[in-house]
Amino acid sequence: MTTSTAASPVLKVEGIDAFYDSSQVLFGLSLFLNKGETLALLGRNGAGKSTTMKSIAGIVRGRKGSISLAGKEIRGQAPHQIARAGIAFVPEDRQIFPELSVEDNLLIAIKRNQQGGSDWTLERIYDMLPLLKPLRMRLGGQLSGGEQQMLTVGRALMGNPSVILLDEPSEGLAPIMVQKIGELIGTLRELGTTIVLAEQNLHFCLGLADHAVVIDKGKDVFYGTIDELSRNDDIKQRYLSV
Ligand SMILES: Nc1ncnc2c1ncn2[C@@H]1O[C@H](COP(=O)(O)OP(=O)(O)OP(=O)(O)O)[C@@H](O)[C@H]1O
Repeated sequence: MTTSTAASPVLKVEGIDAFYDSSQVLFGLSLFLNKGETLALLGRNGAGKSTTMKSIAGIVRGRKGSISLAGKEIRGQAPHQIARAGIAFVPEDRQIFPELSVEDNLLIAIKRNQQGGSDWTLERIYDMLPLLKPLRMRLGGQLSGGEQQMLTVGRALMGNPSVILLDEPSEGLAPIMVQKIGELIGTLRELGTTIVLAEQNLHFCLGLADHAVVIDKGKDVFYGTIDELSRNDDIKQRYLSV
């Protein structure tokens, strides 16, 4: 990591490792995220983006390093404790409840995460994701991939997280849905939501992210503003598929 950041980032990951059985996939990875900022996590297929997010969310446990949220250490906590502490993870495979309606998928999140009052309501979610409103009684399993992606983001918001981790939200979607997901992230950013956005596609992150971390073979190899990255041909050619 080459650049220092503001004094107290909301999320600070320092020198973590991660293993699947005995195979190591993260090697001393660090990143910083300031409140209200969108951080792009970029890297090729298999670079370690999902593992980084799963490590933050407590799904993959490492042996070293520190992960702190608003100054409190969360590394080693169980996923439900980390979710309760304010981190929402939207996985690549979406994981909505296929047998529940859109509305119940949303309501279940508020029940599970509500800690005395909630800023996000069904009404606000439907205002921001108007596409979901006419589908509110449809079963989750009957939605298209893009609709499911909208639903997972809505569900994450219902827990009023302080940080949202979005794992390749545009993956496998039709261009029109990719555009809608981009607009949604733009709106969330304007609302001051703090986001980590894992992506293979730098182009998708331009105009959406403030800073970027590039990961290669489980290590952070670049940290800077998204504009600095877009001008850095060497890093782009070496580590990104552009
Ligand atoms: N459950 C698992 N068991 C074993 N190895 C895994 C597992 N999940 C990921 N890996 C390996 O860990 C490395 C990092 O994978 P990861 O999914 O974090 O990368 P990624 O950057 O998110 O890639 P993608 O864009 O393909 O999702 C890869 O070598 C991958 O094969």
